[in-house]
Amino acid sequence: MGLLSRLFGGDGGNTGAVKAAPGPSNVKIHPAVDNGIKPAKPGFSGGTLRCHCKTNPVVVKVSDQTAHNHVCGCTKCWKPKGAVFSQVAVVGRDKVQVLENGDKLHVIDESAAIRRTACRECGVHMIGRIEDQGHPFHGLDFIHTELSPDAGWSPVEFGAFCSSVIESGVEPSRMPAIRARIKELGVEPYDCLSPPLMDAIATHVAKAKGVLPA
Ligand SMILES: N[C@@H](CCC(=O)N[C@@H](CS)C(=O)NCC(=O)O)C(=O)O
Ligand SMILES: [Zn+2]
Repeated sequence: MGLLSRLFGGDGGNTGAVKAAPGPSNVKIHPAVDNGIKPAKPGFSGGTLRCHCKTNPVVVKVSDQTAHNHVCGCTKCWKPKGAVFSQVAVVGRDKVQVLENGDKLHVIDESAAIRRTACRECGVHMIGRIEDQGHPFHGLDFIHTELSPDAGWSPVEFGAFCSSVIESGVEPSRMPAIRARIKELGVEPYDCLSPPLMDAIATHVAKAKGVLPA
């Protein structure tokens, strides 16, 4: 993924090493990871996303592998019913195309950095787009690969905004077990984004301020 490599270096995290098998813990994080994190399929180059409407679903074509897939505990990211975390990844915005029923999409919060578009009927978020050209992640769309019937998307690589699940009503005393479960799945729990993404944001800010060469 050219854009991601330029922004963050490396392969965008697409190699998808097999994660540790889940242990006995019964803490639920998200249905896509609760039975173990599945690796990417080598050469996987995208698929389609569908909202939950039984008739006339919104269909979005994604013509690339995703990167930086993660579970996010923030209150803003869409979660399937009953899930404590969202599962969300990024892909270049030029690789994302609404194929069907785009008239059902609406931006849920125009003021957010990530302009999340949801289906008006089922409420599922389809594309989170950064419109601010000065934003460190401009050029990337946020998508939920669980909306795709295709297998092989890049695997969850970390847990983000873990402490934020408390803002959705999770009892704070559950946090050690939640973090332990994320570690047991083979990835690190963070209370913001992963260190590489936080470094990418800080680098962008430093270049914009001129304290690092552009
Ligand atoms: N504690 C806040 C955190 C929200 C937050 O900062 N979310 C992150 C991760 S998705 C973000 O980048 N938000 C930007 C946005 O929503 O536009 C919450 O749970 O609502
Ligand atoms: Zn989030």
